[in-house]
Amino acid sequence: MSSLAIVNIAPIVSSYNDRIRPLLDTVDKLRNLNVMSQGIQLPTIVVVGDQSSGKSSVLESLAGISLPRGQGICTRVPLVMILQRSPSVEPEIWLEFGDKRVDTDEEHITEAIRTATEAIAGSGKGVSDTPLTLHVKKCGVPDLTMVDLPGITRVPVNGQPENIYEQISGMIMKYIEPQESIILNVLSATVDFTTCESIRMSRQVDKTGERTLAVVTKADMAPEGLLQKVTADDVNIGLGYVCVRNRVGEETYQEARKQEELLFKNNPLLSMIDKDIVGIPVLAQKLIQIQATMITRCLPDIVQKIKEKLEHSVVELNKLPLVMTSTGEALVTFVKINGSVKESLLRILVQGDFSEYPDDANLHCTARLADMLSEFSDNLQDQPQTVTDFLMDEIKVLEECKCIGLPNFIPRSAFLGILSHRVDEMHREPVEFIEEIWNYLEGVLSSVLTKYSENFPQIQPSIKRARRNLISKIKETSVNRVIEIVEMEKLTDYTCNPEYMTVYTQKIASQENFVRKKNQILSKNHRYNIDITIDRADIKSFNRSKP
Ligand SMILES: Nc1nc2c(ncn2[C@@H]2O[C@H](COP(=O)(O)OP(=O)(O)OP(=O)(O)O)[C@@H](O)[C@H]2O)c(=O)[nH]1
Repeated sequence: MSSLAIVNIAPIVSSYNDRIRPLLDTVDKLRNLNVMSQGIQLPTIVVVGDQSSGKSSVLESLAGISLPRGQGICTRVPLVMILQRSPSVEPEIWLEFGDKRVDTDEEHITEAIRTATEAIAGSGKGVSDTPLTLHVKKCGVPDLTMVDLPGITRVPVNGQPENIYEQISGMIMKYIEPQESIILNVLSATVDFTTCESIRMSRQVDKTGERTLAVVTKADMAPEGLLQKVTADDVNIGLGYVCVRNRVGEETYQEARKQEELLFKNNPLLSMIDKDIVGIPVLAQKLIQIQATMITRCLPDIVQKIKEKLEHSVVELNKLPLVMTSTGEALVTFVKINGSVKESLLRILVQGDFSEYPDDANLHCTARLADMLSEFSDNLQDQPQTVTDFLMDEIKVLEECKCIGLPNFIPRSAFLGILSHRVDEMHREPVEFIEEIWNYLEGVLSSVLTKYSENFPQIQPSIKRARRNLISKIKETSVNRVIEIVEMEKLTDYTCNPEYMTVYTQKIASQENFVRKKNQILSKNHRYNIDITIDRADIKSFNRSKP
């Protein structure tokens, strides 16, 4: 009985096929749309194995078609094989790569794959990660989608690049890394499994082996110890083993399946292996079940991810500008941008409403301007850094300004000297501060303008120019005004020093009281002790000067 016949009659398989086919079609459509490049991983059975381990032979056994086989590298590009059960007796087979479709038939399929591989990866022995898709619509094939990858080889052969191992292992990793991939690890019965490079790689991405299924080929070539190998499970294969015998030489598929059946029935060593883990029909059934489970598990997540991507794309699309066909439309759009920018600036610069830019602290303008002002004020109050000896400069000025005058009253020229020296020292600071404020405001204006005009690249250069001109004009006026104020300060003996202002206010407040008391003394012509908060020396000198 052929494998395909078994697939046909097994009720579980047909029911799976009926239910899983529409889902599989959906997944294949998504694969064709290349959603994987958008970061959406699809459940995929990935066939990996060391070179010549029998990967293509397993696939051709499953599909009942010929694939390029042989010693040395045959598979040089990822071959996405989409098997689809069809009621028609006439099989439909075609290849797709890039935007090309090549129809073929069972007889010419090997040649068609070779030609397509050469078109993708060149005629040498190099590899390419551009996939080639093979569709097989045929009566009796299991509904499966699998990816066959080039076999891992450590040593480059003639005509292969030196980094062939890195190229192939990179390609394999890309396919087996996603959690949605099922790793079909093809192992030859003739080798020690622990030395297989494909086992080493699949264990890197699937440590517990929960998504790895092993297919042991060439059971006919090395029956000794195979039972022990698959039962000992030294290499941690979570989904289990299936031992098979593929087509040898020019056998037909029917002959190959018959030989496989006889082999596992009659060979004294192989007949001891559990029937549930031998033969291509068992493998087909297992793969269909695993694929169904995987699709059921992954689909809700895939749908969710696609929805999110779609929503994001719709938002992006809505942001795109409408096509403007007249000057009127362009003008309306421009006025709209202007209005939005104005409102946004009003909110962040005047009203302190930052709801539009919650995460951009630089655009919380009222707060940032307050910070800048208080920092400026602190800097102004700071002692100039040039001062080394406390009050020494002031004493020097006083020495130089000695003249006939009221004792304990600082000569006016000394006061002006000290004051103007201090004003000279800091007169650049307000100017620098106002420049800093305008630089900040220019940055804010630029961010807001860019936000509202980002979809209109054609007007951005003009907006930028207008912004620069406007800011530099206002900045110039503003700086000139500050310079003017500072110059006025330098011309007069006015000061806002808070200490000076406090003492001055106290003295002026007590002046009236002093005058009143003095008048009382003069009118009564006798002495009183007066309690006023002016210097005792002042009163003495007043008494002495009294007629
Ligand atoms: N006797 C026997 N030979 C097999 C079996 N499976 C595969 N072979 C032979 O092993 C050789 C390599 O098989 P392929 O299927 O080309 O191996 P592959 O892993 O696809 O090769 P690359 O993709 O080139 O790495 C071929 O000559 C096959 O005929 C098997 O079960 N029994």
